[in-house]
Amino acid sequence: MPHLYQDDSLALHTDLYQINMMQTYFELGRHQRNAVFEVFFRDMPFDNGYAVFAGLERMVDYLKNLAFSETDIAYLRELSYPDAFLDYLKNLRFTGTVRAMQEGQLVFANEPIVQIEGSLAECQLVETAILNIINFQTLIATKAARIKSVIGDDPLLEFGTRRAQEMDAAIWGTRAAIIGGADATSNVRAAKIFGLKASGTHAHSLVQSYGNDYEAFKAYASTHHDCVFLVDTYDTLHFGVPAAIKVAREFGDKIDFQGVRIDSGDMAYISKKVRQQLDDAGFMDAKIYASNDLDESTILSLKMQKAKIDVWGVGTKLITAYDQPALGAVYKLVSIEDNNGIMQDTIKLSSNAEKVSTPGKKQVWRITKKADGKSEGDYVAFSDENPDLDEEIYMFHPLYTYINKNIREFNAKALLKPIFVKGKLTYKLPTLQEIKDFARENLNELWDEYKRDLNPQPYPVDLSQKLWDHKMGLISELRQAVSKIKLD
Ligand SMILES: Nc1ncnc2c1ncn2[C@@H]1O[C@H](COP(=O)(O)OP(=O)(O)OP(=O)(O)O)[C@@H](O)[C@H]1O
Ligand SMILES: O=P(O)(O)OC[C@H]1O[C@H](OP(=O)(O)OP(=O)(O)O)[C@H](O)[C@@H]1O
Ligand SMILES: O=C(O)c1cccnc1
Repeated sequence: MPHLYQDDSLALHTDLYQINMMQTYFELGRHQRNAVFEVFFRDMPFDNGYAVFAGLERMVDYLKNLAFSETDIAYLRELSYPDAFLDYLKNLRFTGTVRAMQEGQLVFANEPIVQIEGSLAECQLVETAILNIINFQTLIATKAARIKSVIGDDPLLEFGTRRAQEMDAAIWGTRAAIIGGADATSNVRAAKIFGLKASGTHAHSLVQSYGNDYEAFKAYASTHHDCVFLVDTYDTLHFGVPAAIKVAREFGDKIDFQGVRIDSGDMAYISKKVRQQLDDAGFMDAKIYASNDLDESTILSLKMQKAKIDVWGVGTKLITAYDQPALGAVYKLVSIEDNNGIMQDTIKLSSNAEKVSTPGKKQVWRITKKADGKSEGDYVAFSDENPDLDEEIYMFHPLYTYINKNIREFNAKALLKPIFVKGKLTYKLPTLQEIKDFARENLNELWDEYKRDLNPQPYPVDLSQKLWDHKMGLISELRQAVSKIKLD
C-alpha cells in the first residue's frame, strides 16, 4: 500500500508545475495579484449537441477545505522548496471568488463554465483538481443523458462499478450518471453516500453454484421478497424463464416476482419470446431487465426492433465514457492585474482560429424566446454587460460573422452563478434530486434539432459585439507587438 497519512489533504492533488509557478510568483512578489481564470472545453463530447455540467459540489468541497497539512509541507520541504514559501503555503486557504454553472445546466463548447477570480497563486494551485473533477463528472453526466435520451421513461440502472476506472471514478461517476438521467445504481456505497436508490438482481454465479436455474431461483426466493431472476445462465427460453415462472408460481404472494434479467444473445428476439412466455403464464406485470454492453446505439437499435425490454442496466459504456475518454476542458488565464493595479485582459494566440482564447472576465447568458421558451443560443459577454435590459439583441457567429440574427421579445438568463465570494461560500448546494430535475427541465428549453443523438445541429455560442471587438483588438495588438520583438 502507498503511504497514506492521517492528515492526508487534497492540497497536493495538483501538478508540480503549479507549485513551481507559485514559488516564482511568491518570490517575485506577484502571488497576490488579482487574476481571473475560466474553464471551458472546445469540442462537444461524443459529438453530442449539449453537455450536462456536473462536479460543482465536489469542487466546492475541495475549495472549502483547501489547506496544506503538516505532512504536505514536510513533503514539499523534502522537494527543496524554500522555507519562506513553505510558510506562505502553510497558511494558504482559498480566498477567491467563484462563479460557475449550476450542476445539471446544459453547457456548450467555447463558453466559460467555471470562473475563478483571486490571487494568482491560489488560482494556479486549484487548476488541476478543478479540471480533474469537472472534466470527469461532466463527461459521465453527458453520456448518461445521451443514453437516457434513447431510453425515454424506462428506468436506467447504473451497473458500471466493476468496470470503472477505480473506486473514486465509480462513486463520482455514479453521481454524475444520476444527474444525467440514471434512475438508480447497483453501487451500494454510492447509494448510501448520495441518498440514491440501490438496485440490483443477482449474478450468474448464484445459478452456477446450484447447477440449475430452478434450485437457484428457489433459494433466492426463500431468502428475498423482491425477486428478479437472471435467466440466461444455461438456456434462457428452455430453462431460465420456465424455472423463473415455476418458482414465481410456487412462492405466490410470499415473494414479489418483479421480473427476469437477460444478459446475452439476441436481445430483441429473446426479449419478445420471454415476454410471450411470461404473459402466457399470467405474469403480465413482470418486467424484463436487460444488460450486456449496452449503450445508446444498441439501445436505440433494440427499441427500433421493438425489443420487449422494460429496464435497462448499463455498466461499462456509461461509467467509462467508452467512446470518449476525456472531455478536454481547459483552464485559461483571461485577465490579470498589472504593475499599476489595473486588470489587463489576456489572450492565447493560435494559428487555429478556433483555438484563440477569448479575453476578459465574462458572463454567459442563455437567450430564450418569450413566445415558446426555447433557447436561441448562448451569448457570452463581459461580466458587466447587461443584455437582459436590451430590447433587441444581435447574435452572430464569432468566426463566420455573416451568420447572424436580431432577436426581440427574449429572456436573458445569466448562467454563471456566484458560488464563493472572497473565499466565503454563498451558494446553497441543491440536493441531487433537485439537480437531476433541473437537468431535465433544461432539456425542455432545447429544440429537438440540438438534442438528437446523431449529427445534432451545432448550438450557437456567440460573443457580444463588445467582447468580439475587444478580442479582435487584442489579437492585432499582440500580433504587432510580437512582430517587433527582437531577442538579441
Ligand atoms: N438484437 C440486437 N440488436 C443489436 N444489438 C444487440 C442485439 N442483441 C444484443 N445486442 C448487443 O450485441 C452485443 C453482443 O455481445 P456479445 O457478442 O458479447 O454477445 P453475447 O450473446 O452476450 O455473448 P457472450 O455470451 O459471449 O457474452 C452486445 O453489446 C449486446 O448488447
Ligand atoms: O455489460 P455492462 O454494461 O458492463 O453491465 C454490467 C455487466 O456486469 C455483469 O456482468 P459480469 O460478467 O461482470 O458478471 P455476471 O456474472 O453477473 O454476469 C452484468 O451481467 C452485466 O453484463
Ligand atoms: O444487479 C445487477 O443485475 C448487476 C449489478 C452490477 C453489474 N451487473 C448487474
